[in-house]
Amino acid sequence: MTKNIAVIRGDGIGPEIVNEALRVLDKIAELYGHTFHYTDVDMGGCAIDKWGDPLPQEMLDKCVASDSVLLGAVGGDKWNDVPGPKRPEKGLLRLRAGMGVYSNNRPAKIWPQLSDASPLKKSIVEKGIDFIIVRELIGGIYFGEHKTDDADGQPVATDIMKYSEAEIERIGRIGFETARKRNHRLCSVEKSNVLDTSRLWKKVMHRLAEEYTDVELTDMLVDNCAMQIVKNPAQFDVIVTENMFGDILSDEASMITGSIGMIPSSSLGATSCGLYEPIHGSAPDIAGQDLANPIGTILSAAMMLRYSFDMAKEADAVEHAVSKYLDAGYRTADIMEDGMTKVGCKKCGDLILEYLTKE
Ligand SMILES: NC(=O)C1=CN([C@@H]2O[C@H](COP(=O)(O)OP(=O)(O)OC[C@H]3O[C@@H](n4cnc5c(N)ncnc54)[C@H](O)[C@@H]3O)[C@@H](O)[C@H]2O)C=CC1
Ligand SMILES: CC(C)CC(=O)C(=O)O
Ligand SMILES: [Mg+2]
Repeated sequence: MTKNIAVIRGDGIGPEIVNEALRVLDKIAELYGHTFHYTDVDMGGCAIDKWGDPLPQEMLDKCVASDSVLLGAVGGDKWNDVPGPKRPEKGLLRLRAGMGVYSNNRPAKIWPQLSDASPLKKSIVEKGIDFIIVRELIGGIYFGEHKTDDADGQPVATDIMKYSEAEIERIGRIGFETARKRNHRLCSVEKSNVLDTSRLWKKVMHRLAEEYTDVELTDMLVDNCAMQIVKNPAQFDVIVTENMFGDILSDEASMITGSIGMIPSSSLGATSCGLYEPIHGSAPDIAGQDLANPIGTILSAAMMLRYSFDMAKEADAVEHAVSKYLDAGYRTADIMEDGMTKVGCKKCGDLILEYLTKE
């Protein structure tokens, strides 16, 4: 098969981790007889520096025209004082909206090899951590009006959180469908004791539950959910939630599996053209030092193979290579433990390539 992949390296550790994921894709192409064409796309701080815009229209066009997009991460201190609409992160938001990828799938699954890397007590980890956060990605407060006015001599800032019934329904359906393919348990997370958007969210989820009678729907307030993820993560199968809550909860959920550097994500909309990115940011504190864990990005490439290219065997091969690498005791700094062998980003990529075989 021939596929065109738009590649966004971005800022900070982005170029380092994307480089390792591309090497893995190249080896998959070689082993399975595929051709992957890569088109470089500038987005984020590097695009601001080069084009004065975090995502010029022609860059977005390249992504929309591709078969899928692989992204590292964007942002960094250098662009912190850039006005809101021109920030690196705004480029990412425009990309997600421009691609129409409303459904962001963020797994929180602990690899058995990393059970001691979790900051949770053994007794909690032993019960299992294997759930998915289905996050609405192109609505809510990240996409509402943002402004800072001058009111009686002092700045007053406003960010609007807005959701239509249709936006909630389409992500709600993904939540139910995802639960249907797993253990039939869906937890809808909101803040309906305070927010109108959450009350509408809850109403829509319960209307959908009448159609998905094989799925058990529960409701949870987001503050309680943040606590329950640490107290008893085994209770969760699929969580469905709005954009900002999903952003925050998925960082928390990643950490109980050992490191945010391990977690991939897929973002899909109405077509098979998806956006694949690790859930973390550009990690400026470790950028350029060969310290980053590239596994979240490598596993994002595996998700691309599985969900956008219908290449399940190839995706399995990548995941098995990661597993063999962990079995052999190699660890980047973020998941380093006594008795393991410490490696950098590039060496991690080298070793995963060595373990990657046709299955
Ligand atoms: N999708 C994206 O492009 C995202 C971009 N950002 C941006 O990234 C920049 C940094 O944000 P932070 O809040 O520091 O979040 P971050 O996720 O970049 O980093 C948080 C912590 O996790 C560590 N970390 C992250 N990824 C890692 C990896 N692969 N291997 C090892 N350690 C890793 C970092 O070193 C840091 O200590 C900001 O400009 C932010 O806006 C943040 C989140 C998502
Ligand atoms: C716009 C992004 C920086 C939001 C984010 O943190 C994420 O999607 O994980
Ligand atoms: Mg985030």
